[in-house]
Amino acid sequence: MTKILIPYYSSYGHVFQLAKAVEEGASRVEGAEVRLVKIPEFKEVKEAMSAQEAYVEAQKAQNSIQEATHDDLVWADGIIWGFPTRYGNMPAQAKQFLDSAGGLWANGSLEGRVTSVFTSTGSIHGGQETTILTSLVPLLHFGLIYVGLPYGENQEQLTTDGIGGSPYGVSTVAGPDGSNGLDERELTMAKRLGERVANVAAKLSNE
Ligand SMILES: Cc1cc2nc3c(=O)[nH]c(=O)nc-3n(C[C@H](O)[C@H](O)[C@H](O)COP(=O)(O)O)c2cc1C
Repeated sequence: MTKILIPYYSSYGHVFQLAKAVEEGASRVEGAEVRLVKIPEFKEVKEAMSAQEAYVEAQKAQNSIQEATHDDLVWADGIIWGFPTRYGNMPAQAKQFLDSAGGLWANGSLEGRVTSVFTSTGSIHGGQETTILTSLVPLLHFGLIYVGLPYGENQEQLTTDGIGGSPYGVSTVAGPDGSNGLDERELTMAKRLGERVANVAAKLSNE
């Protein structure tokens, strides 16, 4: 059994859509057990956004998803994170989740596990690559091994269209007002990423 965890945070649902596609891809791998979990929201944000319809609706759609715990991280052979960009970095909710996992860092509990990141931005140059690359910094401190999204099997990246996807990972452009839907090519790459991480995790965990 190869255990794949997909912890994500999503205010308006774009990263959630990508997370479900990653889950579908990882589930294709024989013997994979896949767990999709949401990184806990801050109480202050929940309160501040309670009148914003787009946020409230997107949260409702995620009601059935369990909240991520540090025990989930220990359970997993592979961890595929979903982080919408905040000023070109991961959201504070995700950073808080990692910062409070210092015990796992100290014990080396996650060392040698496989990881990857998918993301979403408001605008095309808003920080997809920076969000993924800056996320690598804390993830490497935990001893995680990063798996990217190679061109060979992801030819959709070779385009000048305004879609996400790079050698660093899967992404989407939500639009400045969040109204963009996901492009089929982004979802295809998200499925491939899930499958790739599950395959690498299966090999590294010798199962
Ligand atoms: C505080 C804050 C900072 C943001 N910073 C950026 C940014 O640097 N670049 C960008 O393109 N979008 C930025 N955005 C837009 C979000 O990345 C966008 O809403 C998100 O990718 C949509 O994903 P979701 O639907 O999963 O929440 C920011 C949004 C917020 C609330």
